[in-house]
Amino acid sequence: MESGTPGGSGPAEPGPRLRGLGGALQAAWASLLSGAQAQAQAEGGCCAPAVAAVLPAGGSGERMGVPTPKQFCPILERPLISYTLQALERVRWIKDIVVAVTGGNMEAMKGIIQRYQHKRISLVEAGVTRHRSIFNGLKALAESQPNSRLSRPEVVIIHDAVRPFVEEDVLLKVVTAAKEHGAAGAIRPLVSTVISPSSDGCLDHSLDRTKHRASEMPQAFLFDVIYEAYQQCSDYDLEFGTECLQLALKYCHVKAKLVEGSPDLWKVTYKRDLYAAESIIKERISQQMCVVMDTKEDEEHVGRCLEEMLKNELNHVKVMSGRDLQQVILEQCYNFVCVNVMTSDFEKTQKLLNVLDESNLSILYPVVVISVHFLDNKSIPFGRKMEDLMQIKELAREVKKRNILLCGLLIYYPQDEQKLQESLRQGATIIATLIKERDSGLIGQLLIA
Ligand SMILES: Nc1ccn([C@@H]2O[C@H](COP(=O)(O)OP(=O)(O)OP(=O)(O)O)[C@@H](O)[C@H]2O)c(=O)n1
Ligand SMILES: O=C(CO)[C@H](O)[C@H](O)COP(=O)(O)O
Repeated sequence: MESGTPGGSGPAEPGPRLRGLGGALQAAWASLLSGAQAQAQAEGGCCAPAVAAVLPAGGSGERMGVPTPKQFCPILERPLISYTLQALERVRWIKDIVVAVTGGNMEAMKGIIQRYQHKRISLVEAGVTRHRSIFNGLKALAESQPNSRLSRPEVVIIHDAVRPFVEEDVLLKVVTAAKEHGAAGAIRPLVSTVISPSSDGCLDHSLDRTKHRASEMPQAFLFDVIYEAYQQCSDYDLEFGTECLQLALKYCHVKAKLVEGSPDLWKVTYKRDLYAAESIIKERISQQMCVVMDTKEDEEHVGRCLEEMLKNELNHVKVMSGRDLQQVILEQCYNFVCVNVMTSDFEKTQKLLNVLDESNLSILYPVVVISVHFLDNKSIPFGRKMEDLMQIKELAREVKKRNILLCGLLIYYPQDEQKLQESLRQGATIIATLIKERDSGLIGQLLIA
């Protein structure tokens, strides 16, 4: 499927994502196209209905209990909202992304857009409640100004800026359903039972959990439906309402289609949610690693053994040859192991760092590079080897500025094959831990296996 249509989104992203839509979803998208549009697409012309997204990001995050509003809290040194923007902008059929932020955070938001190279973003002033922020975003789409790049879409997605793990498949499902039903939203099964207390603080009644669902985001609407609902709705709704689907029902009599969402759609609300989000991101970017090594015979044996051990350590991890580094980088691999069997200098590691530098790979995620060296006590005396390897500290300090986390690993290389296997196993465990943990405290350290 071509880029610019659903399923044709940008380069591979870490984590579970849509790599080409399944038949059912493709069919769903085909049905989304009106007859005239489908014909135009068949003739190679315009394809899908215009879809835009509105992201409310004007809250103060009281429940998080930290001074920084949660959408700007860093995860792996990047603000949370940048992950959400990345998730939406990689879906190329979303034409415009309107973000509502407070006046006080406008400049900070512009800085984030610039630093992380976000595209197709327009900013509007947030309101004092979530509904008012969303309304401001919708107004910007409805009343396009002469110098604005925005235009009124056919379908609009509403998604909280603090739900970073939204995937293309659920976006497509809600957009498709909104086109058919006027409104649609993601739901999840309830985790806890909902009860109703009486005024004396005692249980009045409890709801049957099987009959209720938690309403999550994303939601999607025919633009005219949700805009009309916001224009009609009362001040009370704008002040205290929490559910956009309810506005469509109450003011436009549109019954939203409910779509089952994934557990990752939850809203970052409390501090613990930031830790959970960080763990998910770390897990996603630790899925594959590239082992860079020469093919010289003497290096190959030990390198291949290490590679095998790594495959054991990191289940489901793709170990790739470093021969085609550019390709590996294109595939967005964020973990590199540079194997130096015969040397104690950083020439090969430095070459790798140069390639990474040119690629801009580390703009969005910290890239882990582990420079592996071997100690056989024969070719170079231990003291001199250590002296050479201590240069890693300086090198690591330099590349940290570019979000590359460099560590050194010295693996004992005895003549005895069994002992060699043991130290390689230990080396593989250390490498796996460094990749999974991405602990910046270990940057520039020389670990020994
Ligand atoms: N006046 C507001 C309030 C909230 N939001 C946004 O709506 C989304 C979901 O709201 P919520 O989780 O309640 O965020 P906060 O209001 O920031 O959190 P809290 O209720 O804990 O203060 C967030 O992206 C938040 O930034 C907004 O755009 N404008
Ligand atoms: O899940 C949602 C359903 O629309 C909203 O994100 C949620 O209701 C927002 O409410 P609040 O701002 O009170 O957390």
